[in-house]
Amino acid sequence: MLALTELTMSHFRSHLRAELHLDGRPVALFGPNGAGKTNILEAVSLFSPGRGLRRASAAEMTRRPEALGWKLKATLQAPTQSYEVETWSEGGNARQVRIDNKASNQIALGQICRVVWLIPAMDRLWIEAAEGRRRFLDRIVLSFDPSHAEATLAYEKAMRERNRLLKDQNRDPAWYRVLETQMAETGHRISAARIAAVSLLQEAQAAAETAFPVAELELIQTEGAMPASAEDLREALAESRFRDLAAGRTLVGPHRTDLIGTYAAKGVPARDCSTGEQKALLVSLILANARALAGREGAPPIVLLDEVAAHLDAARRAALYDEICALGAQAWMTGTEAELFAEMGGRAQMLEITEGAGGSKVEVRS
Ligand SMILES: Nc1ncnc2c1ncn2[C@@H]1O[C@H](COP(=O)(O)OP(=O)(O)OP(=O)(O)O)[C@@H](O)[C@H]1O
Repeated sequence: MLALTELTMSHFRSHLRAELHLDGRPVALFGPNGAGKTNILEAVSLFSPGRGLRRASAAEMTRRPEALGWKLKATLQAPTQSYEVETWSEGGNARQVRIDNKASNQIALGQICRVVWLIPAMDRLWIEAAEGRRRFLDRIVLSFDPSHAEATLAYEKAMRERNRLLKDQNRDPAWYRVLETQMAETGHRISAARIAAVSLLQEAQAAAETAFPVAELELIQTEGAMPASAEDLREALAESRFRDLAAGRTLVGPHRTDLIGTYAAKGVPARDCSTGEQKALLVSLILANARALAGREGAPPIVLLDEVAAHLDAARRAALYDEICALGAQAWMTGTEAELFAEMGGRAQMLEITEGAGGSKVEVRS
């Protein structure tokens, strides 16, 4: 099992101070709009590497008007042991991590705690720009390999520097070579990790009995093909210099990859599916991500489902709950009404979130 069993939030968004005692069951958070439900999911997402599910800065998450900084503390029950994990930010500075009272870092956190999520901001994932789909996929890759973040940061840094040379119309090959070698190494790692993640998702979807439609996935380049090795990528970057000088930016590499989804049974591209079908395809991928992780890590990840219940019909909702329970995942789900979780019966811990004078309030309902 992988679950938070205690969660304390201090000065985190609308929560002045909240202590949640969790028993390992899925958690259903219900209450009116703006009560602070998503803020709790965001807090849980910060027990994995990165900026959390809203991609907010550390400063944005500090409770206003005090703006002193925030702190989250949790007991993490992992398959073989439990950890005391703390993460916080002071004065708007980058967030810190402490594991079992020792200073630590986000990659170490990613190794002990895996968190995956589905949020309303992803609803237009299949329709909007490729960047969102790359980010979605990279988040999945990161759940398999926390060091993926290092590769993407290093690649982006080198690319930014190369783009600056291109904009300045610098034509000296010596300046480009070092950057292109770095981009080739990290870019190839990124691309290989994405290919591996896509095949893990495909396998997990194929192996599972699920009520959700299979999303067939394909990685494409918005132009040309992705070079197959680091050396090929290095050569392609060198060859592309003149073209890139004219464009003022780098035109080849994993930043030009797109993730194409298809509703397999219908053969319809995800972007042409109905709103509900698009959502169902995303649920399918999140469940596949969770199943693949469960197979590899011995426990499913923590799964955050923000406002998912309200978008599914009753049959799909019941199927989702059954699948989460069969997986044994601590899913954190939000909805405005307790009735949205009726099909969970006693299988979920019900927490009611309300907005009081001093901020959000959390009460255990069952
Ligand atoms: N830094 C902050 N300090 C204080 N309050 C904040 C901060 N950031 C957000 N809030 C407040 O948190 C509330 C939003 O909380 P949240 O998004 O968790 O709501 P929710 O319960 O998920 O609502 P909905 O059902 O509408 O999605 C808003 O009232 C917002 O003003």
